Amino acid sequence: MMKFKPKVAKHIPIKTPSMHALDHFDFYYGPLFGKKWPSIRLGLLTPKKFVAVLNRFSHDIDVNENILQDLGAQDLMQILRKGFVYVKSMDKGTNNDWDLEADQISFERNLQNEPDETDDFDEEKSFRTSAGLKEFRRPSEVFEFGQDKTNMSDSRDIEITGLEGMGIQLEKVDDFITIPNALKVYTYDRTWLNDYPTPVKDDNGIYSWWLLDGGSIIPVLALDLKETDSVLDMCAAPGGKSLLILQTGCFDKLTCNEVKMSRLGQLRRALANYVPDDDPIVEKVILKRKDAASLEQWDDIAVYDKVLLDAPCTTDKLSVLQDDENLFSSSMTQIRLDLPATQTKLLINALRSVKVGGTVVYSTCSLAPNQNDVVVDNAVSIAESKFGIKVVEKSLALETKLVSSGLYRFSTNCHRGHLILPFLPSNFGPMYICKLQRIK
Ligand SMILES: C[S@@+](CC[C@H](N)C(=O)[O-])C[C@H]1O[C@@H](n2cnc3c(N)ncnc32)[C@H](O)[C@@H]1O
Repeated sequence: MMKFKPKVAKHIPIKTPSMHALDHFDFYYGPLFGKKWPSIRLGLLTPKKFVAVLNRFSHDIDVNENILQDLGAQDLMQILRKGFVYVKSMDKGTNNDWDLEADQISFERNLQNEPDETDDFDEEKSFRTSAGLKEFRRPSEVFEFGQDKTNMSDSRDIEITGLEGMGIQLEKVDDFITIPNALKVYTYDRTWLNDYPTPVKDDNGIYSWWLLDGGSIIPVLALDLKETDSVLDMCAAPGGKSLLILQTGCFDKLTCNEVKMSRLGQLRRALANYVPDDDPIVEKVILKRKDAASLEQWDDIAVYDKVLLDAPCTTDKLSVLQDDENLFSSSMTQIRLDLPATQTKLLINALRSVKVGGTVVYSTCSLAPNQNDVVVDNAVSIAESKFGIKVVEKSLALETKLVSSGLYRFSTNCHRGHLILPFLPSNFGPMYICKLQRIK
């Protein structure tokens, strides 16, 4: 009788960064979200649901809108507005006085293939993505959006232990989001998984629409933009949220900051693709290149009415779906571990940048409390102890106001801010949003 040697694998299979990410999330998020985790996990592992933002700078906006409507897409702003008119009139005793507003994008998937420009800040990999645009035009020689100020620095200027915010008392004040009339966003119904057509250009070379995660519009809506606002988009590239702010037209000046030269190039290209360079709105935009995490070097102090901090984070969905530039790769472990400290410094600087009475919206696309609530608590605590800044949290009550659309689901675990959870019927997020108002 022949004897066969049993076959035994000689090597333990190598785990990819995305597998490590999933293990990590199972370990930490499993107990955190309990019974909801399997559904959130499935959402993370499944391609996200996109919405299409109509570009109002295209000459063909009406035709473009008809195309989306003919495909069966619904006006998301109208859907959200309905819920909010009701709630707002209940809360405030007024109604229908809607201001303009905005949303966010990430252009990553497309822009990853763009050739890099000189980049002397290479440790900043990672970061949020989403996608949708199929093509990007090279920036034109003559295209210029305001100044491009450069001021790089070593940001290791304060030690963050991560425990600063323990036991912090932060007052919560009721607030609401407003839906800008100028903003046109289309979505398919819950459970519809249809694709959107590739964006088309008008005779000026300006694109018709772009796609973004439905969770990404909320941080910009939370800004409650006014026409007189001086706005800072602190971590602006690849430019999704800046572009949404531009779509609302609801600001006096928009400063877009980004530390990485290559990402700043992506931002320029995004603006060039979506806004004609002879449009007067271009004069109101300033591009800037500064390390916003440097507490020593950051010098935009108390100058803005609104600050949007869409912070670099573990981008949980991408981390489980993509191995390139994955923060769970061993070469990026230190960057990943340093993220909460970096986010805390960014948020402290955001609070320093805003005028008393102004607001900061902090957002990430991570489910991790140590990149969300904990960062807020630590930053608020340090801002007060080191810079004498006092803030209140503006509670947007999104959990009660957005869920009625059937398109959003929220976590009940956050003690601060709001966390949009992915789930299969409407796979937006994750997206964490916390709004703070400076009162001193
Ligand atoms: C999540 S992405 C922002 C996405 C963008 N808001 C959008 O909607 O398209 C974070 C960005 O922050 C930038 N960043 C990271 N650290 C920074 C710093 N210290 N100062 C300024 N920008 C920084 C990253 O290069 C990255 O482009």
